[in-house]
Amino acid sequence: MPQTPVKVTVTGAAGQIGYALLFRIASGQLLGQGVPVRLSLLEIPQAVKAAEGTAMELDDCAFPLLAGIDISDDPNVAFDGANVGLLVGARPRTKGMERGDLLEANGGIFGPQGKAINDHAADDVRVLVVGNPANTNALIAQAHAPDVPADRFTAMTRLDHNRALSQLAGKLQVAVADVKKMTIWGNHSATQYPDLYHAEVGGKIAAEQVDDSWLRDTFIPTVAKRGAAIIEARGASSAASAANAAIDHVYDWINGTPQGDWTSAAIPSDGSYGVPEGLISSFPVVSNGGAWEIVQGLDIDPFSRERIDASVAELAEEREAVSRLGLL
Ligand SMILES: NC(=O)c1ccc[n+]([C@@H]2O[C@H](COP(=O)([O-])OP(=O)(O)OC[C@H]3O[C@@H](n4cnc5c(N)ncnc54)[C@H](O)[C@@H]3O)[C@@H](O)[C@H]2O)c1
Ligand SMILES: O=C(O)C[C@H](O)C(=O)O
Repeated sequence: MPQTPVKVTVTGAAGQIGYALLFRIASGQLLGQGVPVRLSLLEIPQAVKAAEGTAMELDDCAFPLLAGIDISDDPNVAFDGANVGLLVGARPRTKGMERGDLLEANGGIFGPQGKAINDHAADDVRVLVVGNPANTNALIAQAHAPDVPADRFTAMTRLDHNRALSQLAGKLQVAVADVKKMTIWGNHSATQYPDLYHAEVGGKIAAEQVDDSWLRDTFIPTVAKRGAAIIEARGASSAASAANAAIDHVYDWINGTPQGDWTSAAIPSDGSYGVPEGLISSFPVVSNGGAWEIVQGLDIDPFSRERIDASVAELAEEREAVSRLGLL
């Protein structure tokens, strides 16, 4: 192997997303072909044995790019020297649990993981939070890592973005690759706003190619509630598509987005588009040289403004709630 392996730490490695993700990372799809990778799997003690089983399977694939696998139940060990952190493991909401309980339980996970990243990760560490509530979990982790540049903490809305591409392509009977400039704004939740007023198909604005009623009453709710629909149909939340989106997010972050297009990612707001500074909110973004940049200068029509504001208000409420709990 020509170069030093890139260390990728995956939390919740024995879970369903972990199982769909690890093999793709090891095969080179996260970082690019030719880039050797060392995997670090973080799990809770009860799930370490299952992670060991997954590691045995990874070995059995004999991936040429896989330089090694470490397994730990200690975030300080798992994030030591990490160049990429995929924070997938989270506490799911269980019966009788209030929203505050969920935020608090996740604060107990993402606070210590943020601190471990701060104290032990490599200088170039890039973090993607997948575990829900992803935007606010990313904020908690970031708050515990004051020595890491704030923009290295991101949350995943790429799955929502991909869902939006697919729904629109299906409606217009075009290839997914023909849809450009899709945007998800706001929170990875049912308040998110998938925006067709800037998306283009065949060089023309997508909103002008569909009925208003389809856009408002079918497209937006289908994309925003897709996670719940998958849970209803599968009896478990999306896993392979979530892993795929995590791969897309990190690959584009490191390798850059294609010319003439953009993607969606939840990144710390710099105040653009009226989103309060510091909230980790989804924007139209491009990546250049390993850093996300918000696409600037888009006109926001009144309908979109209202939708963006509603989702951003939810993010602000979540930030207040975790702040009151002392998690920031
Ligand atoms: N952002 C998105 O688009 C998106 C999409 C799908 C799922 N999700 C979220 O991703 C998360 C994981 O989903 P899943 O289906 O893999 O769940 P899962 O329950 O199958 O796996 C989660 C794993 O995390 C582990 N875990 C729990 N606490 C941990 C800790 N402190 N440290 C390390 N590991 C820990 C568990 O032991 C488990 O193996 C959930 O929160 C889910 O809601 C997000
Ligand atoms: O796990 C969930 O609640 C749903 C998930 O975030 C998804 O969008 O598929």
